[in-house]
Amino acid sequence: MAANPTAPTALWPAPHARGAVDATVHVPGSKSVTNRALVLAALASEPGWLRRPLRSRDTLLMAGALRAMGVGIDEGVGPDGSGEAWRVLPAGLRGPATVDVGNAGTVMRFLPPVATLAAGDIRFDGDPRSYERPLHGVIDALRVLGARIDDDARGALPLTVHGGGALDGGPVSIDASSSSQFVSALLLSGPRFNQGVEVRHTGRSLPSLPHIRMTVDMLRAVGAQVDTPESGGEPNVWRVTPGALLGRDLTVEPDLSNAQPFLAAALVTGGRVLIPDWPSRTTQPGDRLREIFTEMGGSCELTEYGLEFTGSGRIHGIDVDLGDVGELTPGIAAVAALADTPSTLRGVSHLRLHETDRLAALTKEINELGGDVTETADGLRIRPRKLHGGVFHTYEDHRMATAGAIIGLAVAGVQIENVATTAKTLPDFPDLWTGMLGSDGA
Ligand SMILES: O=C(O)C1=C[C@@H](OP(=O)(O)O)[C@@H](O)[C@H](O)C1
Ligand SMILES: C=C(OP(=O)(O)O)C(=O)O
Repeated sequence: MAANPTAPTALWPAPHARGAVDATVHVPGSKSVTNRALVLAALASEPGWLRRPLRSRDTLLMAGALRAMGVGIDEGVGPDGSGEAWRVLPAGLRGPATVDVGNAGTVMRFLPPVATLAAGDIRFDGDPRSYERPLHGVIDALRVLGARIDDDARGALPLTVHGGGALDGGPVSIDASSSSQFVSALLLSGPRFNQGVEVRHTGRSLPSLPHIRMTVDMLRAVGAQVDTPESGGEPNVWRVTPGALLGRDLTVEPDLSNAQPFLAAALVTGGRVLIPDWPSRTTQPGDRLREIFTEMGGSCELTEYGLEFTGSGRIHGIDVDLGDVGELTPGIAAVAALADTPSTLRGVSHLRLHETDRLAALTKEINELGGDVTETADGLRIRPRKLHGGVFHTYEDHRMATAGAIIGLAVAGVQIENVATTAKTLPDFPDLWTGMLGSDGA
């Protein structure tokens, strides 16, 4: 019987590039934008459209959860007749319902605040790893704001939100040093709380600030009033005024963090990759790749067609704080392992609580291919060494799988375990990857 390539134990022979890549890659929509847009459209007072939404495990879980709470999300074409779209029809949120969060940080953190607005019980459960990911910031804050939640006193999943149809809201202090998504979660539902919400971050550091800016921008785009540290407010305090949200017609940008492996392919093979529709202005952290991968040896040009990224044939190490853009770490570590000088990646201790412990996983897997990576208190030190083939384990982490594929371009005989895990945010990854390489392997 033929091996099933989607079985978690299946090994995918990562294509080895035989030359410089030269490709145009259409990257699907942003996970972070799609899941915020779904939540905001569900909370709006009128229907809205979401064009070119990402359809991946994380976003289908979000759509499924909102549907379970009574929201209409229909397949359709956009108002101008072009492109794929979701029509979102807000409705009175209700339970009882069960939400499967999978291992999606956005679903497990953004939806408990939404559930407090539902009339009825909403039960949250997910993959085993979701039980270990931090959620206490959201649970504790919601209780302070008036919610009733049963979580077996663990401060984690599984849990039940006893939705009362409304929430008082008001001021709350949280420590969001383990995830920026705590702040985003409270802000997204904030306009629908009776008193709005004022979130004060009291922890020592706050990761992924661009993702909080994305939340604020998207809230403002649907008519919410948000005061932020950047708009003259207090440091580490965000305030959302209560009010109705507009239904909008939004086109989702390509996922720039998922563009990373393709840009890395240009860097690693000394080739050229064009990513169409790269936005000229965005809050996505992946936009930082223009600067980071340029420092690592490439060059890029942002034109009306998109981002054209060209490798020089040389890859340099980098010393960089990735605290703002933590989700880029696996891909940068993979490129750094192939560089001509050492790298230090800093500011990402919170990655230990992502899809897997990414610092431990990257260290182990790159070292098992002959690499020299050490974990530091807040990141990785990577000294390039000649690598050899072998199995690259992925720990159900989509970004581990794409990191392994990057290494496989330069190192013959790399096999990725469970490449299907990329479906969390990038369902067609193996086809996009082989399509980029073309029939002659580059
Ligand atoms: O809000 C978001 O969409 C995200 C925020 C970040 O989470 P953390 O702040 O937990 O790292 C990021 O890593 C994640 O991939 C997506
Ligand atoms: C950390 C990530 O995802 P999540 O939204 O599940 O936190 C990620 O996509 O890199």
